[in-house]
Amino acid sequence: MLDGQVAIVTGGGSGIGRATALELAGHGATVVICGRRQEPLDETGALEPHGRIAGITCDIREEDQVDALVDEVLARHGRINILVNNAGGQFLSPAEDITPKGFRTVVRLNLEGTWLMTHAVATKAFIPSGNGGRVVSVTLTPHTGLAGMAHSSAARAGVENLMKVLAIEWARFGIKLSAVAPGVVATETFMTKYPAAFRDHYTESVLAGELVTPEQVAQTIAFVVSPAGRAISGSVINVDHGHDVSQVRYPPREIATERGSIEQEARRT
Ligand SMILES: CCCCC/C=C/C(=O)SCCNC(=O)CCNC(=O)[C@H](O)C(C)(C)COP(=O)(O)OP(=O)(O)OC[C@H]1O[C@@H](n2cnc3c(N)ncnc32)[C@H](O)[C@@H]1OP(=O)(O)O
Ligand SMILES: NC(=O)C1=CN([C@@H]2O[C@H](COP(=O)(O)OP(=O)(O)OC[C@H]3O[C@@H](n4cnc5c(N)ncnc54)[C@H](OP(=O)(O)O)[C@@H]3O)[C@@H](O)[C@H]2O)C=CC1
Repeated sequence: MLDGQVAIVTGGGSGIGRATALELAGHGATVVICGRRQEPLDETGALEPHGRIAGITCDIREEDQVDALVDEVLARHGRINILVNNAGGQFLSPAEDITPKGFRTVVRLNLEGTWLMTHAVATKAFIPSGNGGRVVSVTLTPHTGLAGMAHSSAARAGVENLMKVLAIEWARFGIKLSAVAPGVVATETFMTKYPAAFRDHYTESVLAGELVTPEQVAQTIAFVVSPAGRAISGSVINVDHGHDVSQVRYPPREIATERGSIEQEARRT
């Protein structure tokens, strides 16, 4: 499906980024992954049997490192067809405790880093090639606002709108941009680094009774960048078992009947 395509996946050393790199490589793409540390990148590369994944260290917040990464990929492969902006993250905190530096840190990583990568790949590769390209940025649901993550919710809303406006401006270059918004994903970071009470609450109470897997997010991204996804641009695609419409199981325990449903209203004559 992706034979001959060259992709960059940021944050490819772990979690969703690793699953995405493996998925794209499994469909024939040559994939360059980046992150701040070399070791996890090498671990991802070692999981791919055909040598299609290579890691280059890059901090997406640093303009010079982003430029150097894109230049290196072009020097090695001569083209870039796909960019997956996956690197990101935040710390859980009540909004009133987020310091200006903390807010800036999260916005800089998730929004500015995504902008730097997208702008560099578009101006150095997609536009000069005349062939356009595909960009998918990983954001998050619920879009109604995620309590405890004011900084990240704001940054991801910015990323989703950025994808939309660039989908308009860069349609003339054949560049398609979208966001894929996962719900709660059972990655190692989420399962081991987030506070146990937060993790357990979501694991037990999500609408579908199960968390999203990194592979499910990766398969959706692969579909969007595949020939079958050619008409997708300016979209936000949730991969969240319905987390965007409800963050709790239905029906709530307090009003559930013995059949696990809600009471039917008596007919009035
Ligand atoms: C219901 C839906 C759930 C959705 C759940 C989503 C889960 C995920 O997204 S999991 C996968 C993402 N991965 C991560 O979130 C990685 C873990 N997070 C981090 O590495 C950091 O939080 C980071 C994203 C902010 C990056 O850190 P870094 O750039 O290395 O920055 P510093 O650690 O130096 O911190 C700078 C600055 O930020 C403030 N700060 C950082 N951590 C905290 C904290 N735990 N509590 C409060 N404030 C924090 C703080 O201002 C730091 O400055 P200093 O105080 O001077 O250190
Ligand atoms: N897990 C979840 O429930 C959800 C996750 N998401 C989002 O999906 C994305 C991936 O999440 P997940 O796989 O769980 O998280 P991980 O923590 O496993 O992955 C984050 C990756 O990003 C890399 N990274 C972090 N900062 C930078 C940076 N400045 N420059 C380059 N790379 C960086 C990290 O590598 P290194 O440390 O080596 O730089 C790491 O490989 C994130 O944006 C996350 O917020 C969205 C919804 C839910």
